[in-house]
Amino acid sequence: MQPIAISCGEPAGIGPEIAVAAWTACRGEVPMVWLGDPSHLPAGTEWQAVATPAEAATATAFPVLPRDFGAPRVPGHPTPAHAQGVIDAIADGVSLVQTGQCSALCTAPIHKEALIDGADFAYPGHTEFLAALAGRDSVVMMLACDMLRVVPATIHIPLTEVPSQLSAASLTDTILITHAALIRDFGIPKPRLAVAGLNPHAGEGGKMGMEEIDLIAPTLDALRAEGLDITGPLSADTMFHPAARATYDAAICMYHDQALIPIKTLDFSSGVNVTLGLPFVRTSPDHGTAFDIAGTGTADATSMIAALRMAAQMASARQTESGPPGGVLLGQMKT
Ligand SMILES: NC(=O)C1=CN([C@@H]2O[C@H](COP(=O)(O)OP(=O)(O)OC[C@H]3O[C@@H](n4cnc5c(N)ncnc54)[C@H](O)[C@@H]3O)[C@@H](O)[C@H]2O)C=CC1
Ligand SMILES: NCC(=O)COP(=O)(O)O
Repeated sequence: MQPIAISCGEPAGIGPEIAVAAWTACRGEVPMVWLGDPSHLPAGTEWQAVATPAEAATATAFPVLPRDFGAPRVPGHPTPAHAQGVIDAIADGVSLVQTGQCSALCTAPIHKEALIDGADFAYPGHTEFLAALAGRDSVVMMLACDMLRVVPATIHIPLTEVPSQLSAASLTDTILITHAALIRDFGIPKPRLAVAGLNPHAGEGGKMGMEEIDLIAPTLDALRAEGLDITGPLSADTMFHPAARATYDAAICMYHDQALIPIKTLDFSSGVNVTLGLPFVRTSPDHGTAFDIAGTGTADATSMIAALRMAAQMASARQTESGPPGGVLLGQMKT
């Protein structure tokens, strides 16, 4: 398999540290190559410049496709001077995957504010940027761990904009993309989806909001008529306990925190962020830049390692398309 391209993410965060730790942990198991400024690697890191991703396969130290960001790394203190380099590393990683030189993209966390300040970055996150690079109107953010998969139907927008951004078309797209990915990438032949309401108690019959009656329920009815196995709209506060989780393969939520709070509470250390609906595989750790601990050597690389392993399994499955070797494994959930 071609190596997985790892974009460096925000240099002042824990990205460089968890990438090196993941390489040490996955050496010989998951091939990878890092796109970043080698001067940003933790002191003492043994790294090796490679001219092409293919050279990473025989690297005897952390393989780097080196670039010069023009400013040093100060852990915990992001600088706008790094912004363009961070953005370019993501875009170049996509190019390497699209040209077949890398098998998947795994992104280290970015600090959106620094990218906007330093390079007028026009996207609120990787998910939206990758959709634009791939020319896709609709992509889906999923966070997955052994106990739960969640999908926010709206992503990086203010809470006040959620009701107006939700539509039958966008919700239908989100559900269909998730359904297809559960089959293709997670090896679940008949996915069971649970869909949250937007309002407390899923609107309490219209007494606490009308989105469930006006929008969500009719959209789910139409998809059920097409044969999808969907429950909802459900009260979001009671759909994440163990017995409830056992009834579905993924939970579709109406906004970012409705989806991410349960999964990060259940399993902060090994959740994976995966973008569905792209023409290539992209994963990421579920956490952010962790400025408060950057440079201390205490960052936990478990989520980065899980993201690399998931990317490798998905890429490998897609290359054969003869049934995902990792699909059954990825499809199994623990309650
Ligand atoms: N995929 C991405 O690019 C993501 C980027 N972010 C960005 O990260 C920045 C910081 O976000 P926060 O909300 O503070 O979340 P965060 O995940 O960076 O940190 C929250 C807390 O968890 C700890 N933590 C996070 N990852 C850890 C790890 N691997 N090992 C040990 N402790 C860890 C941190 O030290 C901190 O106390 C923001 O700019 C946000 O936009 C956040 C999530 C994902
Ligand atoms: N909270 C998840 C997050 O912000 C990650 O977003 P993205 O950068 O993967 O789009």
